[in-house]
Amino acid sequence: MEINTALTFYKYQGTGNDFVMVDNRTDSFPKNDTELVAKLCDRRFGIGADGLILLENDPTLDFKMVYYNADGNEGSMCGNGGRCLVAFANFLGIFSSETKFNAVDGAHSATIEGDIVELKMGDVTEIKIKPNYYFLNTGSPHHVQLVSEIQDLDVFKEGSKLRYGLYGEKGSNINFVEPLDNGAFAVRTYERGVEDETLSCGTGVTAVAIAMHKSGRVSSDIVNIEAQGGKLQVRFSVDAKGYSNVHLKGPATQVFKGEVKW
Ligand SMILES: N[C@@H](CCC[C@H](N)C(=O)O)C(=O)O
Repeated sequence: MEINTALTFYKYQGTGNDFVMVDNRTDSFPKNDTELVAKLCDRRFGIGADGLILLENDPTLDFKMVYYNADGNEGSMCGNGGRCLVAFANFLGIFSSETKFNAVDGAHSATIEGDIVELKMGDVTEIKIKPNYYFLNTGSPHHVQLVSEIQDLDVFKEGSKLRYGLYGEKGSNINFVEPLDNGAFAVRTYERGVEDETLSCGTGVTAVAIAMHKSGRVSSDIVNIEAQGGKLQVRFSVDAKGYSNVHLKGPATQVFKGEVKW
């Protein structure tokens, strides 16, 4: 490993899901260095984050998102990370209010107003309904399970049991959900690739909103979610083919800028 290579980075968070952001339009970041990405995300030996995101040039759209989980491996789509990257691209002056970018699961459009970012997610046409859970892919795979007394749940213990036990090495993200008196849903997520509970998961709350609508627990096409790190809103259109025009909305903010050497 090289010594004294300096990297300028920005730290962003979206409802407590936090990311190291790197402007890699110069293509200088060592993209295959899994160990380095994991170290930068480490909360004791590095900057500390749930993931690292590279903002890159795209041949047709405004920019491209390359997302790594905290374990250093490239992940599937990250909803909160996508929202934070939109805020970062806006900060860099790449667009002013509306944008379209490429990610691992295809093109996403988004808007920003103040610190509120609304991101269009992919359509969902397939939902597995099992006796005590739902499984669907919102850009990343998600298990959705209803629980009671959600704040007392050991999310790490129960989430890791399901992540490995039910889904094997490839795994899935595991979401626990409880309907609240105000019509919203409380959600706690065990994230694959972080291998721990995170304060919020964007593709996870999107999966929860769709699963709760599919199950009839909510009839509105706008669903409010209360994650551990803040509130998010999911809206969609629904017809016989499934869920389309899926949007994830909530705050995404810059926390600090820094330089790290390795
Ligand atoms: N935090 C993310 C989810 C990221 C995807 C995931 N950890 C995986 O690769 O399975 C989000 O906000 O969607």
